[in-house]
Amino acid sequence: MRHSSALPDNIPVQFRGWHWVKTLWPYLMEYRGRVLAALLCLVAAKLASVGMPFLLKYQVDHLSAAGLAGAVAADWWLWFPLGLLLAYGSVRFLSVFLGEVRDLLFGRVTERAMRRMALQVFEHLHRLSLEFHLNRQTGALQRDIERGTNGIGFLLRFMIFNIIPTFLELFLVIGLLLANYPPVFAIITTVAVVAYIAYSVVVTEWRTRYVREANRLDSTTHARALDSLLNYETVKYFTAEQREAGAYDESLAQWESARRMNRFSLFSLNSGQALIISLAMAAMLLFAAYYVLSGDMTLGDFTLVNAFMFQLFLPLNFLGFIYREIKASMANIERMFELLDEQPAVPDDGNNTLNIQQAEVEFREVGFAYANGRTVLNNLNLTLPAGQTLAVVGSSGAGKSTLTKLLFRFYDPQQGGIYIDGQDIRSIPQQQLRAALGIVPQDTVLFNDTLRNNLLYARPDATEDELQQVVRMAHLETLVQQNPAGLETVVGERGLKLSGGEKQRIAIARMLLKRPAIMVFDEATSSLDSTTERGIMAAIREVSAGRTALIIAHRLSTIVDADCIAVMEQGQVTERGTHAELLAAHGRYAQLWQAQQSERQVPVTGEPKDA
Ligand SMILES: Nc1ncnc2c1ncn2[C@@H]1O[C@H](COP(=O)(O)OP(=O)(O)OP(=O)(O)O)[C@@H](O)[C@H]1O
Repeated sequence: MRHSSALPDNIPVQFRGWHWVKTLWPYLMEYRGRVLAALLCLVAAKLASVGMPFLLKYQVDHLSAAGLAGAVAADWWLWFPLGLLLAYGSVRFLSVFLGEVRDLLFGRVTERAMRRMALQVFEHLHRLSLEFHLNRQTGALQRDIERGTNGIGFLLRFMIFNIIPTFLELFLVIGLLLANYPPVFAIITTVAVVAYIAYSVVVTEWRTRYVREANRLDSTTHARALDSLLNYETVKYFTAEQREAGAYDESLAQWESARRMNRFSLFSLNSGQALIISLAMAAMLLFAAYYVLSGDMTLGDFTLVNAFMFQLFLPLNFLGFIYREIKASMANIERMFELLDEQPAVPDDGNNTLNIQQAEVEFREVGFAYANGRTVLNNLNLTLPAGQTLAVVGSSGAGKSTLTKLLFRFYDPQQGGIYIDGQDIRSIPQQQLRAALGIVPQDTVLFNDTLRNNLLYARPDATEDELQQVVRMAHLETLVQQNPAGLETVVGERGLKLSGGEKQRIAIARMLLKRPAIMVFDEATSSLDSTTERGIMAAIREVSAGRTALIIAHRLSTIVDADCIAVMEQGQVTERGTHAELLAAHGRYAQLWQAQQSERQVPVTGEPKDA
């Protein structure tokens, strides 16, 4: 099944400016020494680069003067420009070198920020409720996070080391031009810069929507591919390779066309920027040539103006790129912030300590509906007596598994409450609550890791003896012995290299290793053959003896000797008692029992025995 993304497709265009400044600031402060040193390098590099055109001017002036004077080698006129040349070379090297040192120093700051951000998102995702994860599209989510964290790195690096310094340099150069030359040069530069920035901003705003659209399609395409590959087997069962490829290609085609628009908008941006720069440079040189010819400026001045232009417009050109990238980064980060703004549907604000004495669980007048609004539990009252085994049976969809989801607080009921030894579970931190509970779920999903690590996931510090003991109790020895790698066997993605029954037994073993105060078995043996089932049920009985356990089962034969059995129908408990009591009552349970008993008598041919 394909889920729709939990994130809205149309994120508001305006960026919540202070949000990210506030987010990024602590990262800068953490390494304030490095940031300061990097900034010093930056200022020194900028001073050196602004000094370069002056050295060039003096060289040209002296060389041309020497040429005019016909100076000879012995003349100091030659030594002076040579010194200047050396100084020019050194300053140039210094300017580049300091830039590199700056990057070296600052790299650590960006990487740390990216690491922190990625971790923050990861932890946040784990805090979000089950409903969010049921709705998410893993591939798209991954892409959003990846782009968002890279965006943070980019923003930090370029905001501080490109945008701010480029403006610094601009003011410095315009000031120097104004102080040393006719005002026309400063005017042309200012007009060109303003036109350039205005053009870049307007066009970038226009094209941001294409960037965003391309990103969105990139994410959905990725999600679609991932979903299809994860459902590899289903695709084969329905020979749907062509259909899947077609759907994927459809996404790719949309992405391709969004990219085309993206490229065209980039072309418009770059060409316009180049035009503005070229016009300004031509105008500057025209005036410089005029002043040289009229004798108001030297050839050195001509070179200086030219060098300034190159020096200014190069970073300005880069500024255009950076502005674009910053806009794109902001769009990416924005999406990640949307994710961080997402609030867990189930608040974790209880701070009472869970104090388990008896481990009695009570569902009191519980009313619950999932997000779609359909009532699943309706004024349900159910008690799991301390130290006893309660089995819950009932038809499919009656709301049995929902009970366990509420107990684990994946959802909160809209009415009533759940109490452990009289304590409302909402008043207890979720971590504490879940530490006291153990479950063998309906579908066991394993990590793509070894058997050992999947088992130890329940309690990483368990001893080898404890591990071997639960392997035995869950009847896993044969599986371990049959595999040459034993407990080191890797189980494949989501445990797909194991059979359903093997996965269930691993789930049972790791729950046993956890040793929770309250145990839940949600159709824990549904995938087992009847011999293994009997063995496992015996093990479950053994470990749950004297402990509070909730067993949800379809096959009634597995729970006949539970301390108590509750029958659920349409979100309510309709009957309750021991197996014998319920049979004697001739109610729904007795009906179900009868039905299952006669099914068992149907031989393999499908014909009833007595037919
Ligand atoms: N996340 C969800 N969002 C919306 N509806 C849900 C969700 N999870 C379960 N349901 C619906 O709630 C109802 C009760 O589901 P639940 O899994 O509790 O039933 P069950 O009694 O355990 O059934 P089964 O015996 O088949 O496992 C079902 O109709 C199911 O479709």
